[in-house]
Amino acid sequence: MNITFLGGGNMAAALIGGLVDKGFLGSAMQVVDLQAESRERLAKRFGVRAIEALDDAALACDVLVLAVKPQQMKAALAPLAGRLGGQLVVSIAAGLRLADLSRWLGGHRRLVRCMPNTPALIGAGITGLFADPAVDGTGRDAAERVLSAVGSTVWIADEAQMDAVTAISGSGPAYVFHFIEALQAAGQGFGFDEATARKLAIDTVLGAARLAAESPEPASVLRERVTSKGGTTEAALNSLAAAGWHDALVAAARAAEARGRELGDELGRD
Ligand SMILES: NC(=O)C1=CN([C@@H]2O[C@H](COP(=O)(O)OP(=O)(O)OC[C@H]3O[C@@H](n4cnc5c(N)ncnc54)[C@H](O)[C@@H]3O)[C@@H](O)[C@H]2O)C=CC1
Ligand SMILES: O=C(O)[C@@H]1CCC=N1
Repeated sequence: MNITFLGGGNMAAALIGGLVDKGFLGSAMQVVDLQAESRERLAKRFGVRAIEALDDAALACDVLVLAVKPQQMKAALAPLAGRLGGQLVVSIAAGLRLADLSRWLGGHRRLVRCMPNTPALIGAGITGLFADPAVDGTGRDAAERVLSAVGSTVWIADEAQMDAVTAISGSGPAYVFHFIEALQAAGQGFGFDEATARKLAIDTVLGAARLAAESPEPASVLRERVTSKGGTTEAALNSLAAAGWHDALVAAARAAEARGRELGDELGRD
């Protein structure tokens, strides 16, 4: 499979890195990016062909991944309008709807909208996908092959829910990194050196996530099992409850979802 990435930033690098790890050939990938620094980094690290503007060779791909910022998309697609044939176009942009992408591409309908996340870099991503009804089984399989190479996948029945996927798993790694930062800071506050505090925080998150994934029981039951009556965890969870932690996280996800819809509304009007 020959894949071209339009945009070679953070998320494209995570996807390319994950694909190369899984045996996809860097030499069968092209990256188009306006910035020389991004091009050089990706070419050196993964052996991809990195170019400043889309050429015929890059256009003659099986899958074209749209990986520029939502605000950059319309301008990035302008040189492509009317030049696409059978390529499957996979957008990873937050908020942008298939109807608007299709219009900017001059009516192309072989389009899949998806939302990956940065753990794709180590093959541990999760991607939600939604296909335009015009995409056949072969097109859906192609999108699935690319994204399942870098983690798990879930097909979403209703495009409107893609903003909710963005809010939970697309942005989600940032919430978890923030949690790790806070737990590590608490550890350093107790006097542990940075490396020890980092290890205590990260291995706790890794272990708890694995236990939650492998256990048939819900997270709430696993949480209760840590929480001895009158013990240390109870003291910590009471402190989190007093700070409104659960509600703050739900509100954060809602803010992300609302921002996705807002981006779609604002940018799609154009
Ligand atoms: N960073 C993340 O965790 C995730 C990001 N996304 C989506 O991925 C997309 C890219 O995000 P990032 O990689 O974080 O952004 P980024 O800013 O790191 O990368 C965007 C790249 O596109 C390039 N670019 C801009 N205009 C261009 C054009 N006309 N032609 C070619 N290249 C152009 C820029 O030079 C830059 O290197 C966004 O639409 C975002 O919503 C989706 C899932 C997760
Ligand atoms: O922050 C953003 O808009 C992108 C989409 C999901 C993760 N990063």
